[in-house]
Amino acid sequence: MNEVLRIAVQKSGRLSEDSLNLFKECGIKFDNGAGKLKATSSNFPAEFLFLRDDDIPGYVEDGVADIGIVGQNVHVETSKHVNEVKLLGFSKCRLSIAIPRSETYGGVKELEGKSIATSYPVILGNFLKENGVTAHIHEISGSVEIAPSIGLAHAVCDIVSSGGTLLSNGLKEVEVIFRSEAIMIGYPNLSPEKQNILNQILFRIDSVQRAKNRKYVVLNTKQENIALIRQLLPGMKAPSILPLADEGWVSMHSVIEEQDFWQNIEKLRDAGAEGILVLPIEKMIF
Ligand SMILES: Nc1ncnc2c1ncn2[C@@H]1O[C@H](COP(=O)(O)OP(=O)(O)OP(=O)(O)O)[C@@H](O)[C@H]1O
Ligand SMILES: O=P(O)(O)OC[C@H]1O[C@H](OP(=O)(O)OP(=O)(O)O)[C@H](O)[C@@H]1O
Ligand SMILES: [Mg+2]
Repeated sequence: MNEVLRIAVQKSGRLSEDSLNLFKECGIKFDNGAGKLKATSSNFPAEFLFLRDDDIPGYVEDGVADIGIVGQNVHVETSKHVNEVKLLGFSKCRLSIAIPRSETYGGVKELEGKSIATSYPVILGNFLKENGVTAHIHEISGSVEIAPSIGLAHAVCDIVSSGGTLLSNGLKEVEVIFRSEAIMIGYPNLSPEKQNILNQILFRIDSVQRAKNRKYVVLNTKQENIALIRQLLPGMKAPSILPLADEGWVSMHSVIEEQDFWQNIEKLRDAGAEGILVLPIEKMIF
């Protein structure tokens, strides 16, 4: 039988775009047109399910989906029996406790006896327990930041990224209780065929991610500068050196970490590098 890997991604929200791009950058084609809840790839043995993020860990635990992408916050909150396959580095945010801006805050003990509105009762409950605080957790499923202003709770515990939502609701962040990014989770008992398909995807993701952090650098210099410039281009391997039509001049090519490039740019110019080109790399296969 020809096995297909079932992949659960968020239908629409903060994870959707980066999740879909991850697979598209891996060359996996599929149609995710508006209103579509399921799509089969035209060039890879994969099928996509477009779901509410909260439901994804349950589907993966049951094996209805083979892998899924959720925030670590949802993975930990739902506490389903799934494998943690890979951290993905996008949708970074934190789960924080916030109180009205006008109030003072002297530490976690001040939450004793208070009510806190949240969509994350498990993570919040663990935090309060670890800190020996007893508070009333008021579970609501969305628009949590409104709770203090309508008298529903004293404080909130919700996702924060820029802090803009807290600010526009008159709240201030007082405790960061969890840091999160997107994670790929997987069904623990995949068949060997499905594991093989997943391995192919992971190999492609690694190639794409590796390429994202690196640049292809091309520069021209006089032959006598080669040794000095080589020290400033800590590439994967020795740089390629090609002669130019002008006598005594060469072109040097290397792959370097973007961070190293910015640190070394001035030194490269001082060492005699000219016409420096920095090019993006789409994929890097080892
Ligand atoms: N402002 C943000 N910046 C970065 N990441 C975020 C932000 N808000 C949420 N996230 C992350 O993205 C995940 C999905 O957020 P989103 O707001 O789309 O969820 P949702 O409203 O519960 O969606 P759904 O309709 O699928 O249930 C969160 O669980 C969190 O991990
Ligand atoms: O700190 P900020 O950058 O303001 O981001 C935090 C907000 O982002 C998320 O909501 P989102 O905007 O995704 O809407 P939602 O509540 O409908 O999920 C989250 O629930 C916070 O409310
Ligand atoms: Mg949700």
